[in-house]
Formats: sequence, structure tokens, C-alpha cells
Amino acid sequence: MINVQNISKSYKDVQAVRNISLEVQKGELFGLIGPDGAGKTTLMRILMTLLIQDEGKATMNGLDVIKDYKKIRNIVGYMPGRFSLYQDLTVEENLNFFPTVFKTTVAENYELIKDIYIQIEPFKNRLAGKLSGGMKQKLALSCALIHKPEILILDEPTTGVDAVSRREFWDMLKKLQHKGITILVSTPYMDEAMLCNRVALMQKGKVLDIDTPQKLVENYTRKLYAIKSIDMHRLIQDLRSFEKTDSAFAFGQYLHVTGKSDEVEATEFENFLLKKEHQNLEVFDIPPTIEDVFMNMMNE
Ligand SMILES: Nc1ncnc2c1ncn2[C@@H]1O[C@H](COP(=O)(O)OP(=O)(O)OP(=O)(O)O)[C@@H](O)[C@H]1O
Repeated sequence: MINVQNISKSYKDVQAVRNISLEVQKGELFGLIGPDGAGKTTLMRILMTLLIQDEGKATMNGLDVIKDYKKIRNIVGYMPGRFSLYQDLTVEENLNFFPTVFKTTVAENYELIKDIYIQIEPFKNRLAGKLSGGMKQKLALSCALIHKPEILILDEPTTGVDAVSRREFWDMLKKLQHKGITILVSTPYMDEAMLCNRVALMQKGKVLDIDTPQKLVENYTRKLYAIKSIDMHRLIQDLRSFEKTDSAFAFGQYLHVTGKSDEVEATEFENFLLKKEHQNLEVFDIPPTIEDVFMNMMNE
């Protein structure tokens, strides 16, 4: 449904996207996962025909992003990261405006957005600028869906949104996927990667790997430890100065730590940290999460 072949794009001397290739199947929920500056927005803007690539070719349902840009805009719904709504219009006015661009009406496509719109209907006379993050996001999604797109492109839709709204939002995406819509979504949140069918892990304009999140976690075979002590700040500094440590990252209440080789045992970390007089020390093995996979790839 979405085909990206060797796409590159630079802004003057910043190479934002470097030779990216990927394919999203019809009906798939595909995630672009990566930190700020990974190139997610740039790739999405190219697919949305809002930016022209320097090199490579991309098609959406067989339509070329450069030659067929007008047709593509009719089959794709886009929720940009910021400023997709008219802040000075009410919820209802925003929703009525977007279908006019596509020469359709809310009534004609109401079925698709009904579940989402019901949640914001009580606020229909409120200015979009005065909505909470979660409500804005639901309105923006309704607006992106109002012309019944075949493909939905969502740029960091849950950034700055509370945890409950984030979960609700992903439930809505799953429902849309079941209605046959192909979804490309970007996020900096690793836990959201697990909700996608497949993901591309991105960093500095490059794709590090593409697979199902389950496979990516399965393929991680390194030994991993969770370590905690009273002074977490000193703990991370000490661990990073230890010659047997490969990586140490803060992860919730613990540090996730790998050794230079898998021969490095938990007791070696423990003994080193006891010598450094760390108190209430905990060191134990843990299974990896997708975040560990990503950290490991970024480290390589
Ligand atoms: N208009 C622009 N002019 C110059 N550099 C840009 C421009 N837009 C993006 N960049 C740079 O290109 C790189 C990729 O940015 P991009 O916005 O595509 O990444 P991203 O993964 O979407 O991150 P973010 O969440 O910050 O948007 C970054 O280094 C960014 O600073």
C-alpha cells in the first residue's frame, strides 16, 4: 500500500532522511519509532506530498508522490504533529470545514468518525484552542478521517497527551485498522511500538531495523540486568565508569545494564558497586523490552 524506495532528503547541510526503504501492507498498522530528529516527520511529509525528496521513489496505493500528488491527497488522511486544527474555530466548525476541502460532508462520512466524535460532541461549541490535549487529538483524528481515506498518516499523535487518552487513542486506531484503513503512525514512545503490527526503528535519518515488535524483542539475545541503589545519579556514573559495563540506561526506577560480554555476571556488577559503597543495592536479570532493543541498536 505504501512503498518507499531509497528515499533521501536534506535541508541544506542536515541530512534528515538517508536512503530509507520500507513497505507497508494494505490494512497494516505500521509504526515509525524513533527519538526527535530521527527523520519521521520528513518521511511522512514526503509521503503526504508536502515535501519533495532529493532521491528515491515512493508510492501510495500505486500512486507516485510527485506525479500523482493530487490523487494521493484524496486517498490519504493526515494528522500532523502540530497545528492541524483551526484554534479560533469551534470543534463543530473545524469538523465542518475539513470535508468542504474534499467536496464532501460530515453527514456522508459520519459512520467512520461516529465513535470518536461522540466523545467530543459535548464540547462541540468550544474553540479548538481551548480543548485539552486528548480532546484536540480526537478532533484532529476526526478531521483527518472525514473524507474516508484509505491510508491514515499520523505524526506523533500522542505526544503531550495524558496516559489515559493515549490508550484510548490506540484503541481507536485498532478499530480503524479493522475497518480496513492502512495506518502509518510515528511515535517516540517505545511502549506504543508494541501496539503496531510492524515497526521501523529510526535514528538520525536511517532505518536501523524493520520487523514485528515481538520478533525484534525475540532477536535480542544479550544478557540484561536491572540495577538499583539509593543514589541513582551516582549509580549510573559509577556503572558507566566500570570497565566491564557496555551500556547503562535509566529505565523507570531501575538502570538497565549490559556487560561488555555476556560472560559478565550479576555478582561482578554487585561487587564493584559494593566497593563503591552503594546502599540498598539490587541487581537481577531481566528480559528485554523493545526499548532495550532500540537502545542496543543505537549504541552499535
Ligand atoms: N525545515 C527544516 N530545515 C532544516 N532542518 C530541518 C527542517 N526540518 C527538519 N530538519 C532537521 O531534519 C532532521 C529530521 O527532522 P524530522 O522533523 O524529520 O525528525 P522527527 O523524527 O520527526 O523528529 P521531531 O519529533 O523532532 O519532528 C532533524 O535534524 C531536524 O532538525
